[in-house]
Amino acid sequence: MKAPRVTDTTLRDGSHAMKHQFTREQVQQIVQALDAAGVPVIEVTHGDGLAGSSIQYGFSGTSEMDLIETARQSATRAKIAALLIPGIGTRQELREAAQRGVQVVRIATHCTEADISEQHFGLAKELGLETVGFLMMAHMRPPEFLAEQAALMESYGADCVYIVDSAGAMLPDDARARVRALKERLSIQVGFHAHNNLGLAIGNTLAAIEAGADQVDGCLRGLGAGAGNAPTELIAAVLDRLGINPGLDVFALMDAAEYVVAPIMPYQPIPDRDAITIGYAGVYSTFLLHARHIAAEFGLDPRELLVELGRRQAVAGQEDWILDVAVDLAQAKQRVA
Ligand SMILES: C[C@H](O)CC(=O)C(=O)O
Ligand SMILES: [Mn+2]
Repeated sequence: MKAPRVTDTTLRDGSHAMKHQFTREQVQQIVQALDAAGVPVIEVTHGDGLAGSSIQYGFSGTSEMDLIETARQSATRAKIAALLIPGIGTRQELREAAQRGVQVVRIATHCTEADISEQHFGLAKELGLETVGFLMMAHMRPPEFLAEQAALMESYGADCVYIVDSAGAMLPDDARARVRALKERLSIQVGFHAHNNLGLAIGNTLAAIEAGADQVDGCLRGLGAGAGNAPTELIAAVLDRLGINPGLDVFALMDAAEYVVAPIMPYQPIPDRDAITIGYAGVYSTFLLHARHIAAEFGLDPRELLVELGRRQAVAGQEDWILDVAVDLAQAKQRVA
Protein backbone atom coordinates (compact mmCIF):
# COMPACT_ATOMS: atom_id res chain seq x y z
CA MET A 1 0.00 0.00 0.00
CA LYS A 2 1.23 3.49 -0.75
CA ALA A 3 0.46 6.74 1.03
CA PRO A 4 -2.60 8.43 -0.51
CA ARG A 5 -3.05 12.18 -0.91
CA VAL A 6 -5.67 13.42 1.57
CA THR A 7 -8.12 16.16 0.63
CA ASP A 8 -9.99 17.75 3.52
CA THR A 9 -13.55 18.76 2.68
CA THR A 10 -14.74 20.07 6.08
CA LEU A 11 -15.37 23.44 4.39
CA ARG A 12 -17.43 21.92 1.55
CA ASP A 13 -19.11 18.64 2.57
CA GLY A 14 -19.27 20.01 6.13
CA SER A 15 -21.13 23.00 4.78
CA HIS A 16 -24.30 20.85 4.56
CA ALA A 17 -24.32 20.24 8.33
CA MET A 18 -23.53 23.96 8.87
CA LYS A 19 -26.51 24.90 6.67
CA HIS A 20 -23.94 26.71 4.51
CA GLN A 21 -23.24 29.34 7.19
CA PHE A 22 -19.42 29.17 7.44
CA THR A 23 -17.94 32.60 8.14
CA ARG A 24 -14.66 34.07 6.90
CA GLU A 25 -13.18 33.77 10.42
CA GLN A 26 -14.09 30.08 10.63
CA VAL A 27 -12.61 29.42 7.19
CA GLN A 28 -9.42 31.22 8.16
CA GLN A 29 -9.05 29.20 11.39
CA ILE A 30 -9.83 25.84 9.81
CA VAL A 31 -7.57 26.40 6.79
CA GLN A 32 -4.69 27.58 9.01
CA ALA A 33 -5.05 24.48 11.21
CA LEU A 34 -5.23 22.05 8.25
CA ASP A 35 -2.37 23.77 6.43
CA ALA A 36 -0.14 23.68 9.52
CA ALA A 37 -0.94 19.97 9.97
CA GLY A 38 0.29 19.21 6.45
CA VAL A 39 -3.03 18.59 4.66
CA PRO A 40 -2.16 19.18 0.99
CA VAL A 41 -5.63 20.00 -0.44
CA ILE A 42 -8.49 21.86 1.25
CA GLU A 43 -11.90 22.10 -0.44
CA VAL A 44 -13.99 25.24 0.15
CA THR A 45 -17.37 25.69 -1.56
CA HIS A 46 -21.10 25.68 -0.84
CA GLY A 47 -22.04 22.07 0.05
CA ASP A 48 -23.61 21.57 -3.38
CA GLY A 49 -20.67 23.13 -5.15
CA LEU A 50 -20.15 26.45 -6.89
CA ALA A 51 -23.42 28.43 -7.17
CA GLY A 52 -25.17 25.95 -4.87
CA SER A 53 -26.50 28.87 -2.80
CA SER A 54 -30.21 28.78 -3.75
CA ILE A 55 -33.70 28.08 -2.48
CA GLN A 56 -33.31 24.46 -3.63
CA TYR A 57 -30.14 23.72 -1.64
CA GLY A 58 -30.01 26.48 1.00
CA PHE A 59 -28.54 29.95 0.86
CA SER A 60 -24.93 30.61 1.92
CA GLY A 61 -24.35 33.00 4.83
CA THR A 62 -21.21 34.36 3.17
CA SER A 63 -20.42 34.32 -0.54
CA GLU A 64 -18.40 31.21 -1.39
CA MET A 65 -16.09 33.32 -3.57
CA ASP A 66 -15.18 35.38 -0.49
CA LEU A 67 -14.62 32.17 1.48
CA ILE A 68 -12.39 30.80 -1.30
CA GLU A 69 -10.35 34.02 -1.28
CA THR A 70 -9.99 33.86 2.52
CA ALA A 71 -8.91 30.22 2.28
CA ARG A 72 -6.28 31.00 -0.32
CA GLN A 73 -4.89 33.85 1.82
CA SER A 74 -4.81 31.58 4.90
CA ALA A 75 -2.91 28.68 3.32
CA THR A 76 0.87 28.66 3.06
CA ARG A 77 1.34 25.28 1.34
CA ALA A 78 -2.06 23.63 0.83
CA LYS A 79 -3.85 23.91 -2.49
CA ILE A 80 -7.41 25.22 -2.40
CA ALA A 81 -10.05 23.15 -4.20
CA ALA A 82 -13.65 23.86 -5.21
CA LEU A 83 -16.44 21.46 -6.18
CA LEU A 84 -18.57 22.06 -9.26
CA ILE A 85 -21.68 20.19 -10.37
CA PRO A 86 -22.28 21.07 -14.05
CA GLY A 87 -25.70 22.68 -14.31
CA ILE A 88 -25.63 24.07 -10.76
CA GLY A 89 -22.25 25.76 -11.27
CA THR A 90 -21.39 27.10 -14.69
CA ARG A 91 -18.17 27.99 -16.47
CA GLN A 92 -18.64 31.59 -15.27
CA GLU A 93 -18.35 30.55 -11.61
CA LEU A 94 -15.40 28.31 -12.45
CA ARG A 95 -13.57 31.28 -13.97
CA GLU A 96 -14.27 33.44 -10.92
CA ALA A 97 -13.23 30.68 -8.51
CA ALA A 98 -9.91 30.36 -10.33
CA GLN A 99 -9.41 34.14 -10.13
CA ARG A 100 -10.14 34.06 -6.40
CA GLY A 101 -7.52 31.36 -5.78
CA VAL A 102 -8.84 27.88 -6.57
CA GLN A 103 -6.08 25.56 -7.86
CA VAL A 104 -7.99 22.26 -7.98
CA VAL A 105 -11.52 21.78 -9.32
CA ARG A 106 -13.52 18.67 -8.52
CA ILE A 107 -16.24 18.20 -11.15
CA ALA A 108 -19.11 16.05 -9.87
CA THR A 109 -21.77 14.27 -11.92
CA HIS A 110 -24.23 11.50 -11.18
CA CYS A 111 -22.35 8.25 -11.88
CA THR A 112 -24.24 7.68 -15.17
CA GLU A 113 -23.75 11.22 -16.50
CA ALA A 114 -20.02 11.79 -16.94
CA ASP A 115 -20.74 13.07 -20.45
CA ILE A 116 -22.13 16.36 -19.11
CA SER A 117 -18.70 17.31 -17.73
CA GLU A 118 -16.69 17.66 -20.96
CA GLN A 119 -16.90 21.47 -21.28
CA HIS A 120 -16.08 21.99 -17.62
CA PHE A 121 -12.97 19.82 -17.74
CA GLY A 122 -11.97 21.65 -20.93
CA LEU A 123 -12.24 25.08 -19.33
CA ALA A 124 -10.53 23.93 -16.14
CA LYS A 125 -7.54 22.78 -18.17
CA GLU A 126 -7.48 26.10 -20.09
CA LEU A 127 -7.39 27.86 -16.72
CA GLY A 128 -4.42 25.71 -15.66
CA LEU A 129 -6.30 23.94 -12.86
CA GLU A 130 -5.72 20.46 -11.52
CA THR A 131 -8.86 18.46 -12.33
CA VAL A 132 -10.66 15.74 -10.41
CA GLY A 133 -13.82 13.91 -11.54
CA PHE A 134 -16.41 12.86 -8.96
CA LEU A 135 -18.76 9.97 -9.86
CA MET A 136 -21.54 10.49 -7.31
CA MET A 137 -23.92 7.80 -5.94
CA ALA A 138 -21.47 5.19 -7.21
CA HIS A 139 -23.15 2.37 -5.24
CA MET A 140 -25.92 2.44 -7.88
CA ARG A 141 -23.82 1.00 -10.71
CA PRO A 142 -21.38 -1.93 -11.00
CA PRO A 143 -17.60 -1.48 -11.17
CA GLU A 144 -17.23 -2.05 -14.95
CA PHE A 145 -19.92 0.53 -15.73
CA LEU A 146 -18.22 3.09 -13.48
CA ALA A 147 -14.87 2.40 -15.14
CA GLU A 148 -16.38 3.39 -18.51
CA GLN A 149 -17.78 6.62 -17.04
CA ALA A 150 -14.42 7.36 -15.46
CA ALA A 151 -12.70 6.75 -18.81
CA LEU A 152 -14.93 9.47 -20.31
CA MET A 153 -13.74 11.91 -17.63
CA GLU A 154 -10.14 10.88 -18.33
CA SER A 155 -10.67 11.61 -22.02
CA TYR A 156 -12.01 15.09 -21.12
CA GLY A 157 -8.87 15.92 -19.12
CA ALA A 158 -9.39 14.61 -15.58
CA ASP A 159 -6.16 14.09 -13.61
CA CYS A 160 -7.99 11.81 -11.16
CA VAL A 161 -11.47 10.25 -10.91
CA TYR A 162 -13.15 9.50 -7.59
CA ILE A 163 -15.58 6.78 -6.65
CA VAL A 164 -18.01 8.76 -4.48
CA ASP A 165 -20.09 6.85 -1.95
CA SER A 166 -22.58 9.71 -1.63
CA ALA A 167 -25.11 7.54 0.19
CA GLY A 168 -22.62 5.86 2.51
CA ALA A 169 -24.21 2.66 1.23
CA MET A 170 -21.11 0.70 0.26
CA LEU A 171 -19.58 -2.21 2.13
CA PRO A 172 -15.78 -2.60 2.03
CA ASP A 173 -15.95 -5.10 -0.87
CA ASP A 174 -18.06 -2.61 -2.90
CA ALA A 175 -15.47 0.13 -2.39
CA ARG A 176 -12.57 -2.21 -3.15
CA ALA A 177 -14.11 -3.57 -6.38
CA ARG A 178 -14.99 -0.12 -7.70
CA VAL A 179 -11.57 1.40 -7.02
CA ARG A 180 -9.88 -1.67 -8.51
CA ALA A 181 -11.97 -1.45 -11.70
CA LEU A 182 -10.94 2.19 -12.21
CA LYS A 183 -7.29 1.43 -11.44
CA GLU A 184 -7.33 -1.28 -14.11
CA ARG A 185 -9.08 0.88 -16.73
CA LEU A 186 -7.44 4.33 -16.27
CA SER A 187 -3.94 5.76 -16.66
CA ILE A 188 -4.71 8.61 -14.23
CA GLN A 189 -5.15 8.61 -10.45
CA VAL A 190 -8.18 7.18 -8.64
CA GLY A 191 -9.81 8.55 -5.48
CA PHE A 192 -12.42 7.52 -2.91
CA HIS A 193 -14.90 9.67 -0.92
CA ALA A 194 -16.76 7.99 1.95
CA HIS A 195 -19.85 8.73 4.06
CA ASN A 196 -20.37 7.13 7.45
CA ASN A 197 -24.07 6.23 7.35
CA LEU A 198 -23.38 2.54 7.93
CA GLY A 199 -20.42 3.29 10.20
CA LEU A 200 -17.98 2.23 7.47
CA ALA A 201 -16.36 5.48 6.32
CA ILE A 202 -12.92 4.61 7.70
CA GLY A 203 -13.23 0.91 6.82
CA ASN A 204 -14.26 1.69 3.23
CA THR A 205 -11.50 4.30 2.91
CA LEU A 206 -9.01 1.69 4.02
CA ALA A 207 -10.41 -0.88 1.56
CA ALA A 208 -10.08 1.73 -1.21
CA ILE A 209 -6.46 2.39 -0.27
CA GLU A 210 -5.77 -1.36 -0.26
CA ALA A 211 -7.24 -1.47 -3.78
CA GLY A 212 -4.82 1.26 -4.87
CA ALA A 213 -6.66 4.57 -4.28
CA ASP A 214 -4.24 7.47 -4.82
CA GLN A 215 -6.45 10.10 -3.16
CA VAL A 216 -9.00 9.97 -0.32
CA ASP A 217 -11.23 12.52 1.40
CA GLY A 218 -11.83 13.41 5.01
CA CYS A 219 -13.53 16.04 7.17
CA LEU A 220 -12.37 17.17 10.59
CA ARG A 221 -14.53 15.53 13.26
CA GLY A 222 -16.39 13.85 10.37
CA LEU A 223 -18.34 17.07 9.75
CA GLY A 224 -20.23 16.28 6.54
CA ALA A 225 -23.59 15.34 5.07
CA GLY A 226 -25.59 12.43 6.53
CA ALA A 227 -23.58 10.72 9.27
CA GLY A 228 -20.60 12.71 8.04
CA ASN A 229 -17.43 11.66 6.23
CA ALA A 230 -14.30 9.79 7.24
CA PRO A 231 -12.73 12.01 9.94
CA THR A 232 -9.46 13.49 8.65
CA GLU A 233 -7.77 13.05 12.04
CA LEU A 234 -8.75 9.36 12.05
CA ILE A 235 -7.49 8.83 8.51
CA ALA A 236 -4.19 10.38 9.60
CA ALA A 237 -3.92 8.14 12.68
CA VAL A 238 -4.77 5.00 10.69
CA LEU A 239 -2.34 5.81 7.87
CA ASP A 240 0.35 6.49 10.44
CA ARG A 241 -0.27 3.10 12.11
CA LEU A 242 -0.06 1.47 8.68
CA GLY A 243 3.30 3.13 8.02
CA ILE A 244 1.96 5.11 5.06
CA ASN A 245 1.48 8.57 6.59
CA PRO A 246 1.76 11.05 3.69
CA GLY A 247 3.16 13.77 5.98
CA LEU A 248 0.17 14.55 8.19
CA ASP A 249 0.67 15.73 11.77
CA VAL A 250 -1.69 13.37 13.62
CA PHE A 251 -1.80 15.29 16.91
CA ALA A 252 -2.25 18.66 15.17
CA LEU A 253 -5.25 17.23 13.26
CA MET A 254 -6.74 15.84 16.50
CA ASP A 255 -6.35 19.31 18.03
CA ALA A 256 -7.93 20.98 14.99
CA ALA A 257 -10.92 18.61 15.20
CA GLU A 258 -11.29 19.08 18.96
CA TYR A 259 -10.60 22.79 19.43
CA VAL A 260 -11.33 24.44 16.09
CA VAL A 261 -14.17 22.46 14.50
CA ALA A 262 -16.07 20.75 17.37
CA PRO A 263 -16.95 24.07 19.11
CA ILE A 264 -18.65 25.47 15.99
CA MET A 265 -20.54 22.33 14.97
CA PRO A 266 -24.33 22.55 15.34
CA TYR A 267 -24.38 18.78 16.04
CA GLN A 268 -22.04 15.81 15.77
CA PRO A 269 -22.97 13.79 12.65
CA ILE A 270 -23.36 10.14 13.70
CA PRO A 271 -25.05 7.06 12.26
CA ASP A 272 -28.32 7.68 14.12
CA ARG A 273 -31.52 6.02 12.93
CA ASP A 274 -32.22 8.46 10.07
CA ALA A 275 -28.60 8.42 8.86
CA ILE A 276 -28.42 4.62 9.01
CA THR A 277 -31.60 4.56 6.90
CA ILE A 278 -29.84 6.72 4.30
CA GLY A 279 -27.03 4.18 3.98
CA TYR A 280 -29.42 1.23 4.19
CA ALA A 281 -31.80 2.61 1.53
CA GLY A 282 -29.01 4.06 -0.67
CA VAL A 283 -30.14 7.69 -0.55
CA TYR A 284 -28.01 10.82 -1.11
CA SER A 285 -26.57 11.88 2.28
CA THR A 286 -27.46 15.51 1.69
CA PHE A 287 -31.17 14.59 1.85
CA LEU A 288 -30.91 14.00 5.62
CA LEU A 289 -31.75 17.46 6.95
CA HIS A 290 -34.29 18.20 4.18
CA ALA A 291 -36.06 14.87 4.80
CA ARG A 292 -36.19 15.44 8.57
CA HIS A 293 -37.66 18.89 8.13
CA ILE A 294 -40.25 17.85 5.53
CA ALA A 295 -41.19 14.65 7.40
CA ALA A 296 -41.91 16.74 10.51
CA GLU A 297 -44.21 19.03 8.50
CA PHE A 298 -46.21 16.09 7.15
CA GLY A 299 -46.26 14.03 10.35
CA LEU A 300 -44.13 11.28 8.76
CA ASP A 301 -41.25 9.23 10.11
CA PRO A 302 -38.17 10.47 8.16
CA ARG A 303 -37.24 6.82 7.63
CA GLU A 304 -40.36 6.00 5.62
CA LEU A 305 -39.71 9.06 3.45
CA LEU A 306 -36.06 8.07 2.94
CA VAL A 307 -36.89 4.45 2.15
CA GLU A 308 -39.42 5.57 -0.47
CA LEU A 309 -36.85 7.97 -2.01
CA GLY A 310 -34.43 5.05 -2.19
CA ARG A 311 -37.08 2.84 -3.81
CA ARG A 312 -37.67 5.55 -6.44
CA GLN A 313 -33.90 5.84 -6.98
CA ALA A 314 -33.70 9.58 -6.26
CA VAL A 315 -30.25 10.99 -6.98
CA ALA A 316 -28.15 14.01 -6.05
CA GLY A 317 -29.78 17.31 -6.95
CA GLN A 318 -33.37 16.04 -6.67
CA GLU A 319 -34.03 17.72 -3.32
CA ASP A 320 -37.37 19.04 -4.61
CA TRP A 321 -38.57 15.45 -5.00
CA ILE A 322 -38.45 14.96 -1.21
CA LEU A 323 -41.49 17.22 -0.88
CA ASP A 324 -43.38 15.44 -3.71
CA VAL A 325 -42.76 12.05 -2.13
CA ALA A 326 -43.85 13.34 1.29
CA VAL A 327 -47.12 14.60 -0.23
CA ASP A 328 -47.70 11.18 -1.86
CA LEU A 329 -47.05 9.32 1.40
CA ALA A 330 -49.23 11.67 3.46
CA GLN A 331 -52.09 11.38 0.94
CA ALA A 332 -51.80 7.58 0.87
CA LYS A 333 -52.07 7.58 4.68
CA GLN A 334 -55.15 9.82 4.58
CA ARG A 335 -56.85 7.50 2.10
CA VAL A 336 -56.24 4.52 4.41
CA ALA A 337 -57.49 6.42 7.52
C1 LIG B 1 -22.24 17.68 -4.13
C2 LIG B 1 -22.08 16.43 -3.35
O1 LIG B 1 -22.55 16.56 -2.06
C3 LIG B 1 -20.78 15.74 -3.57
C4 LIG B 1 -20.47 14.78 -2.49
O2 LIG B 1 -19.74 15.08 -1.57
C5 LIG B 1 -21.12 13.46 -2.47
O3 LIG B 1 -21.83 13.12 -3.43
O4 LIG B 1 -20.94 12.75 -1.47
MN1 LIG C 1 -19.96 13.81 0.18
